[in-house]
Amino acid sequence: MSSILNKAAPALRPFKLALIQLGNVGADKSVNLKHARDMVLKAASAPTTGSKVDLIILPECFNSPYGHTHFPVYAEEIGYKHGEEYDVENTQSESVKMLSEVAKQTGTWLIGGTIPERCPATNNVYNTCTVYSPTGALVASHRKVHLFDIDIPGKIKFKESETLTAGNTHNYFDTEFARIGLGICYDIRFPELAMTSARKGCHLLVYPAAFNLTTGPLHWELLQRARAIDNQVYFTMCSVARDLTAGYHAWGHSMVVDPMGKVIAQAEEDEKIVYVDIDPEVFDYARDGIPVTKQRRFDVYPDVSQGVQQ
Ligand SMILES: NC(=O)CC(=O)C(=O)O
Repeated sequence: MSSILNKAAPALRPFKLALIQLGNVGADKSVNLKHARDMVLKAASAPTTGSKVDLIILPECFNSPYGHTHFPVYAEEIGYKHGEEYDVENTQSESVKMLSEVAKQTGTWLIGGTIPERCPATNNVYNTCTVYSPTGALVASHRKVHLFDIDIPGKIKFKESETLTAGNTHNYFDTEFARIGLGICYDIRFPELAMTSARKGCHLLVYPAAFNLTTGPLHWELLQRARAIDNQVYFTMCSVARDLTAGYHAWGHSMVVDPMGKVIAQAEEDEKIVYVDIDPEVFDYARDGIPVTKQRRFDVYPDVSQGVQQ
């Protein structure tokens, strides 16, 4: 596979995406993988409206429980380097193998949520999103850049950096219908990452995610609508379903927001597949009507997307 970096973005075309708000993510990785695979097959075979699904999205941490003690235990070696040929048939990673096979079987693009990834050279563990083409090729990955380290007294304390290392690259990939930028959950709180994706021509930003019952009600929708409006792009976060028996209580509410900031689809808290048709006319309508993309003042403030590491 040749590198997509510095290529012109493809034109945005109409396409259908499916978000899988996956439920029953428990301690048994093989059960989690089987369930995720079954749901990808279901998402591909049962769209609620007419056309075929083009892109399927899984949530953050779909093969393991979410928590810093779990990441090293569930971590797998992937070894993919952005833009380089990757031998998916001989991968060590059972999750990558499953995701590649099911993308090929369904003939859809697949954003494989996130899995804990171990780098064999350093032993570092990352929270990593991998992306597959309809032929099953692993074409892109993103390591969570901003680790979720928060402490809201009496509410929630979480420290990914206890066991995870932060990624240090910005990532996007091209399909035949759109350029798609990647981020993971807490990355949404740092507008520069989304802004960089938009400046590099992305039409849709996809962040597998898992907010919680403290931050979710206040910030989940607001942040997605903000990033969508800031950048006049489609924005989506795909979460696991809520499980009050788990150590981490996810907010759920997997959502898609259009470039005008309108929520066009949303799950509640239970397991669900959400189908959405992406309409290029809304993208153009936002950018033509409110032409901020042509009115920036880089003589007054810098363009943060310049010189970004990919
Ligand atoms: N889980 C996260 O990475 C982020 C989150 O829950 C929040 O920002 O809130």
